[in-house]
Amino acid sequence: MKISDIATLPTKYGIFKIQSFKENDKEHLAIFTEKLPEIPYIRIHSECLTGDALGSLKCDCGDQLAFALKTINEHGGIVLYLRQEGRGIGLFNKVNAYALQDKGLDTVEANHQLGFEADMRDFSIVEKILKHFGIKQIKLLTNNPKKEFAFKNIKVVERIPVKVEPNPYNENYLKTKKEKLGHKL
Ligand SMILES: Nc1nc2c(ncn2[C@@H]2O[C@H](COP(=O)(O)OP(=O)(O)OP(=O)(O)O)[C@@H](O)[C@H]2O)c(=O)[nH]1
Ligand SMILES: [Zn+2]
Repeated sequence: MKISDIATLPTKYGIFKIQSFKENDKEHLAIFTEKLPEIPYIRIHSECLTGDALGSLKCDCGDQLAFALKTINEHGGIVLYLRQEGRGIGLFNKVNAYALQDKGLDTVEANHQLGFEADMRDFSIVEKILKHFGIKQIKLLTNNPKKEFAFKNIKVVERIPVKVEPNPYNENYLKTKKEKLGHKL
């Protein structure tokens, strides 16, 4: 893993520090507060270009990212922005999955139709980055209970739900997340 220098990133949510972690040609990002509490708030956010940057209403990613940056600015912690677009299938395949969803498949069925598992993400980089920060215990911002138990050397002492308002375009997506992927919504 290659580690960049630390830079300052002023945002509309607050002034953060950023640092990049590069592994297997993937350039991940840690966005963190100057002061890190003993047990920091951590958001492990998987890239969603459509939701994070384009304001897509098909998912809840953009609002979740905003909620995380706001909360972490207040309480102290880190947003880990992981470059695993489309739950690990990549942007090109996610667009094909969206095209299948236009035809009535849900988010899980669309992945399967394309020959992928529902969730192809790899969170192993998280332990390496948190180790670099000397962090062993975290308060995790997530609705996904599986993430609480995904780490060997990190203790999740609290799960903080990431609350976002649903809209008519992501209603079915959120329903599928709850029913098929186990999210607490
Ligand atoms: N393949 C695919 N990926 C999607 C779709 N919608 C969103 N994503 C990706 O899903 C990832 C976000 O995962 P989520 O299921 O929202 O959340 P999570 O990380 O499991 O759980 P939270 O911590 O509660 O957000 C991002 O990488 C998005 O690009 C979709 O319809 N198909
Ligand atoms: Zn999204």
